[in-house]
Amino acid sequence: MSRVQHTPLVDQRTAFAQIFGVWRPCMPRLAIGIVLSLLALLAGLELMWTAGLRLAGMAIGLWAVASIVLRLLGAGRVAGRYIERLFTHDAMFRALADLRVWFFRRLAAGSAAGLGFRRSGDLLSRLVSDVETLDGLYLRVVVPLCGAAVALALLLRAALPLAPGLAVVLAVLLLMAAIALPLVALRIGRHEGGSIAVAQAALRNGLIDLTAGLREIRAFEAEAGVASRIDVLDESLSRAQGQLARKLALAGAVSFLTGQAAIVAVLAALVGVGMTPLHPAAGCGLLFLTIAAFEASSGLTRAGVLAGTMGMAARRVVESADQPATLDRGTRPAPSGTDIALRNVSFRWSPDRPMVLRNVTLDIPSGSRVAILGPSGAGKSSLAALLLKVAVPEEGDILLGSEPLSTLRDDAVRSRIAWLSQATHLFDDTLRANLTLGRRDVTDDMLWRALDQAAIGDLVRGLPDGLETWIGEGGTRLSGGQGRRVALARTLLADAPILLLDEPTTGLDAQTAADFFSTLNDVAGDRTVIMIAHRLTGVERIDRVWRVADGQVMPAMA
Ligand SMILES: Nc1ncnc2c1ncn2[C@@H]1O[C@H](COP(=O)(O)OP(=O)(O)OP(=O)(O)O)[C@@H](O)[C@H]1O
Repeated sequence: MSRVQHTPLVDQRTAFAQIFGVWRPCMPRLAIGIVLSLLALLAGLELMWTAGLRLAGMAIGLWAVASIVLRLLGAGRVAGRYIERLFTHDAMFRALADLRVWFFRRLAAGSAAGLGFRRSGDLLSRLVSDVETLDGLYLRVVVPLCGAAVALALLLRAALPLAPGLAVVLAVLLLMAAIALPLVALRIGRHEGGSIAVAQAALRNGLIDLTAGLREIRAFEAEAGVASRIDVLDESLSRAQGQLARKLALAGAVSFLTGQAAIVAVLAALVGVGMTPLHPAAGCGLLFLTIAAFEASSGLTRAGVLAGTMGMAARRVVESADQPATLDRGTRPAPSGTDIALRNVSFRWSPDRPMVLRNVTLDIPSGSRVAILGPSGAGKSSLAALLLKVAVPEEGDILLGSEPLSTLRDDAVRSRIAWLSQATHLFDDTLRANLTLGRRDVTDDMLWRALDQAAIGDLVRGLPDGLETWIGEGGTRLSGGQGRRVALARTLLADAPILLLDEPTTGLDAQTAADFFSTLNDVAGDRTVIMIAHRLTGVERIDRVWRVADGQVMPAMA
């Protein structure tokens, strides 16, 4: 349960470019959102300007603006704000949904490629909080920046004819509030932004570890130690959040003071400090307009502080989702043949890790039953990952039905190979849903046959809810061996000509394992069976045995 040490590999600019790339189809909607928010802002600024004119005009007995204009602008501002909020948030939520789908697709495509070392809490953090943080890019940065540009233009249009010197002062202050201060805030908040994302992921990891390992924690009476580690993670997140909150407050105060300075400047001009006093009506209008313009830009300094968090979020999202890009996405459909051939295949999980397989050549003819044996860590499951195309060889070729695996579509490969992984996952759902995962076309007869073949049919028949039994998260309502048999039944149900079974009898007692192998001999029919195991029990019907050791795959005695 160590802390997540994380330095993103992708630079910020690349990350933002990639995220905006994903959002390209949403751009028209996002652009309409900007236009709507500018219209609402325009209505608000005009309202303040005319309200100022009318108020001062009435005070000095000058009928400057008809009240209907005010009413129209007031109603327009309220309606505009409502529509703009609705539209921009809707557009952003759609963009975030697209980003999540993109992230998830890329992740799913490379599920085994490196994900063995990616913590689930960290991934969850990226998928939920990091993606969520990115809404600020549009709602807190892009939209308010466009608004600040419009506010500046209106302020200059109003102030320049009245007092050019004052116009320059107001423009400088507004540029400070909208550009300079946010940039300073960006530098100040960058560190906390990164720390919060990392601390959040670390805490999530810790909590997931805690809940998943509760049984072990209790058994070893490790509650106190684990709780104190969670406290440390919690504290480091709170500390980073506290620092960020202080900086946000400071940024808010500085930005507020900039607005106040602008108001003082207009008031000074109204009473004629160092210049001819402004006309009261126009001066009052300008005062109100200034208040509104600075209010519209006030969030940008806070956004500057949060930009560090957004930058880190963007890098973390892109970095994770980028992993499968190394895999070769093929386009060809599944070939009719199912012979498997490896030709001089060398493989390692990443450039900084040692070679797992070196120059491996082997043939698995269609319909044969092959055992791949070897000690723990020899590379048997890595070989399975290569066959399933969730990892790619560094050198050499893998052929399925004489077609290079790299040219085949991922789903084509999966339609040909049914896989039982070493640590299969059962979902928090019914037995039926777990068995029919990914398949809609199975009848009850087929389900019962598969359950019987996996030697668990009688047990399920004895359950009050039968196939509708809820098996709990990770199959916790089943024993380890029962869960394994359900997973076996799921694999046997797959209508694929190749069965790839990674330690199929893990968790089964000797008799059930022997029963399983004898049924496997019957049910496999003319399917290819590739069985990964540490050793054979003697019950399996195997045509050929390969042994993996020291990166080599050598034929062994059956
Ligand atoms: N997803 C992964 N990412 C990075 N490295 C991995 C991954 N899976 C396995 N490895 C590494 O590859 C090497 C071979 O592991 P592999 O799981 O293929 O061995 P194995 O023969 O199946 O072992 P076992 O019998 O214990 O399951 C090991 O050093 C392991 O740490």
